[in-house]
Amino acid sequence: MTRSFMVSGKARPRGRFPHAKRAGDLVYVSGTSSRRPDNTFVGVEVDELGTTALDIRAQTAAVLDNIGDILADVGGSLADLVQVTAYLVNMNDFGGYNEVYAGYFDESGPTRTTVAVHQLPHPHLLIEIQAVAYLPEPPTTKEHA
Ligand SMILES: N/C(=C\C=C\C(=O)O)C(=O)O
Repeated sequence: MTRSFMVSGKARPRGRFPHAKRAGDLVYVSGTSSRRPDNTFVGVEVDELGTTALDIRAQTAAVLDNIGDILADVGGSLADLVQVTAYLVNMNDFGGYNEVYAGYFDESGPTRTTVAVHQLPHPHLLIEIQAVAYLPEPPTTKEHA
């Protein structure tokens, strides 16, 4: 049996898909960005001239925090992650991303794959992460006759 999760208080998915989906003991988290519930982004500053400053460190932290919030709604946390795929638009951001990532996980954390992609769903996004958590379902209690 599967179960989909739409998490209140988080940015709404920009399409018809859930924040997360449980399939047995695994919980799959949809690709997540640094987007806030009001559709602004952490790690993005635009001045009055339109000059845009994008911060990979701030975006990475916000993405991981957003995934942590989604997992909390399903009854888990970042500590339950077993696999992470990170999508960067520029591998020059790898250092900053990797540095922040190391503040969240060490070698006992999830397996990880990092790739560069041509674009993400908004031009201000530098990073999006998709993840899988191992969260065993609590045993169902059976009533005895
Ligand atoms: N996961 C997708 C987009 C996520 C965007 C966001 O969190 O801001 C998708 O379109 O598949």
